[in-house]
Amino acid sequence: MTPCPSASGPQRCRNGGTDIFTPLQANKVAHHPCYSVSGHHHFARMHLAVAPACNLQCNYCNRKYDCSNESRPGVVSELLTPEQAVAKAQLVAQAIPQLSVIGIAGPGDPLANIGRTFRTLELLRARMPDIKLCLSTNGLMLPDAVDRLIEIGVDHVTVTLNTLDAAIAAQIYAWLWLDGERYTGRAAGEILLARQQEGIRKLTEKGILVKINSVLIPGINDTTMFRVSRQVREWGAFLHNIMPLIARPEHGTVFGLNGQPEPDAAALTAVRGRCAQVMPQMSHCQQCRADAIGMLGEDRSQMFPLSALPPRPQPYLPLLRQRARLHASLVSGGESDEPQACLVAVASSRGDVIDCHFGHADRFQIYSLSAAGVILVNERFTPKYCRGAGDCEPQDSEARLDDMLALLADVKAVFCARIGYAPWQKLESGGIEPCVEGAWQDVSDVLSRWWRQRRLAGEDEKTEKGAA
Ligand SMILES: C[S@@+](CC[C@H](N)C(=O)[O-])C[C@H]1O[C@@H](n2cnc3c(N)ncnc32)[C@H](O)[C@@H]1O
Ligand code: SF4
Ligand code: SF4
Repeated sequence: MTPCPSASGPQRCRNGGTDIFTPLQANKVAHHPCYSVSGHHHFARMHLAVAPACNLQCNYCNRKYDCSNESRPGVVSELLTPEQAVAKAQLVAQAIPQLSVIGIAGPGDPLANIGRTFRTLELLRARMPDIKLCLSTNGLMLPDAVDRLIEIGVDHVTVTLNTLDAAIAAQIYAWLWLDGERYTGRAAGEILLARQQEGIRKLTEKGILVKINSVLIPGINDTTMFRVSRQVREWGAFLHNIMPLIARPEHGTVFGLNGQPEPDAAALTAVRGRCAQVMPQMSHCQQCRADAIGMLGEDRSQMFPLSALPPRPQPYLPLLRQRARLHASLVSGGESDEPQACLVAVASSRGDVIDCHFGHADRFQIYSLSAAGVILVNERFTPKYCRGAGDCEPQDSEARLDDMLALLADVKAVFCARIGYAPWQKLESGGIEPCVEGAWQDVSDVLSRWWRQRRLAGEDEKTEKGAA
């Protein structure tokens, strides 16, 4: 288990000690530009603007399009269809190989546009199997969406939660829509808070990383933010991002037009400092546009207009392999010149123990083995090779096996708990070693052992060649 590498503040205290992540969760945090200090120096993010509608009206939000010079949440230049979004993501992955995370953050609410959002996530998962997926929502529809998000393999969810109090909520939200009914005032607040709580708890119980966004609104929710921080930690969120309210008259929001003050830097720092006593705080959020692209602190969204999309996307697998090498060098502090350095794949459900049958694995963890050590690079998703006894059409499974082999073509070995005869042979004939000796053992112990043997074998080979 690994200590929390998040931005600032104390480690969360669970299990009577420092906060802990599974290796997989730690990797997801470390490689997310928004979640870790090291991540935001190395990795880039992209927001796909596929979700125009919203089911809630916040008094600080006005979703205005066609405003390329403005960088604030909810602003986008071009709305995308799911198909355009995925084509754009592939183009960006080619131009910015540090891209590690793709998220949907509006310009409205992703879960108020459920069809467009899930179609986009499903296409991304199928066509870009190594990308981490995330989503930012007001939480109103979250309880209904959790199972589907998990099934697709969404890694991180951000929920905006500004208060725990329905009376305060009534000052922040004008209305919400749920099941064809419009609610206002305290009734709206009560519905929203109950559904946010249910959604957050469902996600954290299933091991999904949840970040909480809160907009700091002086005179409305500033004195109660500590309670929010403490409560969301209890619900299992791992990071709190308290963002300053943006409220200018020219944005046309209720708060902007009513002269609601924005917090100054000192007030924001003071609230974050207090909340950091109970919950890790994010302090480098850029309050990005809903179509932001690039490393944090830069926005290259204007370089990728729809008009720049190629008629057909480039094949992604060569790009995936190139990105794996780059990401391995980023996480291990430079490219290795050792001849034995390599990538391997592991089938593990939680990332700590080798416990998956090759045929049942729907994702593989990719590790880099080099003098820098055994380092988790990322995950690659795949349709399962074996879908149960009723689905063993030889032709179909043969095609799935070929796809898996293509996905794993750049690894030297695959570690799993068990593997059938056909995939074993296929892997071997593709130059990939199937390894089941480490079944039910600790991933890093097994990989370290295998890596030592590989190095020794390499040295023996060198000596033999020298002698000859
Ligand atoms: C545009 S929203 C999209 C996602 C989703 N609809 C939500 O509200 O979480 C992204 C984030 O920007 C925040 N935001 C929107 N307008 C803002 C403003 N005027 N000042 C500060 N934060 C704002 C939202 O609260 C949310 O945390
Ligand atoms: S929920 Fe999000 S998109 Fe909807 S009004 Fe609020 S900030 Fe804007
Ligand atoms: S808005 Fe904040 S959390 Fe979202 S991508 Fe930008 S920096 Fe990251």
